[in-house]
Amino acid sequence: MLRFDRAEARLGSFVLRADFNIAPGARVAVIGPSGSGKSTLLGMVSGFVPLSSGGIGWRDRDLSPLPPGERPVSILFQDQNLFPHLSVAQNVGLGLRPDLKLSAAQTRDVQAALDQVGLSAMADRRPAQLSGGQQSRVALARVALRARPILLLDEAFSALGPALKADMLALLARIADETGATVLMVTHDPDDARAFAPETVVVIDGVAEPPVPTAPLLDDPPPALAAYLG
Ligand SMILES: Nc1ncnc2c1ncn2[C@@H]1O[C@H](COP(=O)(O)OP(=O)(O)OP(=O)(O)O)[C@@H](O)[C@H]1O
Repeated sequence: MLRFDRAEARLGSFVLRADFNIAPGARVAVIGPSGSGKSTLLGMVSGFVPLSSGGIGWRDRDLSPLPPGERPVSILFQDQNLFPHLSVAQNVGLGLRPDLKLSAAQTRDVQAALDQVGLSAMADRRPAQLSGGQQSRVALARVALRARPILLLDEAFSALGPALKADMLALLARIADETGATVLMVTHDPDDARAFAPETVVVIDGVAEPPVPTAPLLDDPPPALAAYLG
């Protein structure tokens, strides 16, 4: 269980509150107007946004005192966090060891992860020699290899065209299935939420609401969400 226990974060004059649980292995979309606090919610979980009060827990652990690097979390941003001077294989290998001193078995695991996303033939390329979709696959391979229990995506695929985005969401679903990850995905596209996430957290007016089933929410949104969805 991922627990937001009266969690509150303050950024200048902005305050975000969250008080709900997310089941292990759940796939949850996070939607809401620009500036409503979606990234802040993910930041509470990753540890990049400190809590001003309340707590965040995962299983029987209190995450609040842990620095970001010690939390059971992987994050994917829109820029895919790839290092331009490293090869595709090295970028994936970073998921296992930041110093890239990989054992033979770990090197095989990197190859297997690249295979899983259909990029084994491009292992020696630099990220700049890949298309946007291929770069997303590299980032997903790294996430698959890290196999952290909580996966956070902050508009990770929003720059991709619809067909490519659908491919990435399917690949993400497969990886989440295989690793059993609990996924929180910030998106501005309600179709992403429908395609990937059975539940959705709405963030509006400084409050992250408890997750509700996605399809009924989007079929009949409350007025504030309807105004945003247009
Ligand atoms: N470091 C900061 N200091 C002060 N205010 C901040 C800081 N970072 C973000 N904010 C404010 O906090 C609010 C929430 O920001 P956040 O990035 O979480 O929104 P968001 O819903 O992810 O927006 P978007 O959809 O535009 O990415 C915004 O009003 C923003 O201006």
